[in-house]
Amino acid sequence: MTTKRLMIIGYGAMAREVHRLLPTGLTLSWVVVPEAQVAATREQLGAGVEVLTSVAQCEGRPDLVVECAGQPGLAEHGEAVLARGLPLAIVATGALADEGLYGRLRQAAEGGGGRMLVLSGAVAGMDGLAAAREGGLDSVTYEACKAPRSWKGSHAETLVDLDALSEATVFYEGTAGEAARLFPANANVAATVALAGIGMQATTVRLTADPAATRNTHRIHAQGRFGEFCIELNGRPLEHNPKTSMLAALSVVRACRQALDPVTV
Ligand SMILES: NC(=O)C1=CN([C@@H]2O[C@H](COP(=O)(O)OP(=O)(O)OC[C@H]3O[C@@H](n4cnc5c(N)ncnc54)[C@H](OP(=O)(O)O)[C@@H]3O)[C@@H](O)[C@H]2O)C=CC1
Ligand SMILES: O=C([O-])CC(=O)C(=O)O
Repeated sequence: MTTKRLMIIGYGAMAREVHRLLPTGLTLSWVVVPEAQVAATREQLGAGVEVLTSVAQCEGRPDLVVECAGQPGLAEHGEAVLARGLPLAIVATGALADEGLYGRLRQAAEGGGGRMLVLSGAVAGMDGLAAAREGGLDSVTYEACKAPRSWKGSHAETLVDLDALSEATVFYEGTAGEAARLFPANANVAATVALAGIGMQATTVRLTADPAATRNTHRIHAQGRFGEFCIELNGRPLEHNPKTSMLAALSVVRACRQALDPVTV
């Protein structure tokens, strides 16, 4: 079997987990990181992986590019990947709440022949939701609940005293578009649900911090001509970043496997 070559944009908690679990047949050949991380990442990855700060520096042709760099990383590098005609799997889906960026990425893909794959990330059921949309959806609600430590360093800190909570507290209600923008490391799923369903403005989002929570809980409730569905997913957080669910990293690994396998499930 010929080995295919992967580029990862960003090399944080999720990317490391993806690297650890890469399927046989796909080799990590390039990573794109901020300038300040180049030396440490080179030391960590050794000579087999080229550490770059831009997609333009890559002289080869990756078979797949995955973005694990957060919303600023997708905004910085997405167009270059798509304009080069490469497949780009993304998890920082909340960046697509910015209509201007969304339009530029679409244009780059159309012009260059690339393809952007919006991964299901930390949730499940996006296939069913997107299928349900074809028949017409009346309402979609997304609720996320995480431990206070998972909301640390986010906009939540300006809305609620995370250290003082003694019970589950809803600290934010709004639209998916606003949630994705206000919580760029925590509410990408809101945008994913919106993209699969009824859009950034019509999707209602509720965010909760619960001192008793040990998992990242995601609940999606959708109603439409197809009927109704309710999904609850209790994801284990990544050891090195409690904001991020392990399933999000696993959805990237799945995309890597799909790039190798002639049968897509
Ligand atoms: N769709 C989904 O279900 C989910 C999506 N996510 C998204 O995935 C992202 C990554 O998660 P995780 O790995 O846990 O987060 P981390 O913060 O651990 O890693 C992100 C890494 O990307 C780096 N980075 C930032 N900007 C750029 C850039 N312009 N180019 C290259 N690298 C960059 C960061 O550097 P620095 O630290 O210097 O900023 C950091 O090293 C989250 O920020 C979130 O947006 C996360 C969970 C679920
Ligand atoms: O990983 C999660 O549980 C969800 C998350 O951070 C996001 O939606 O950005």
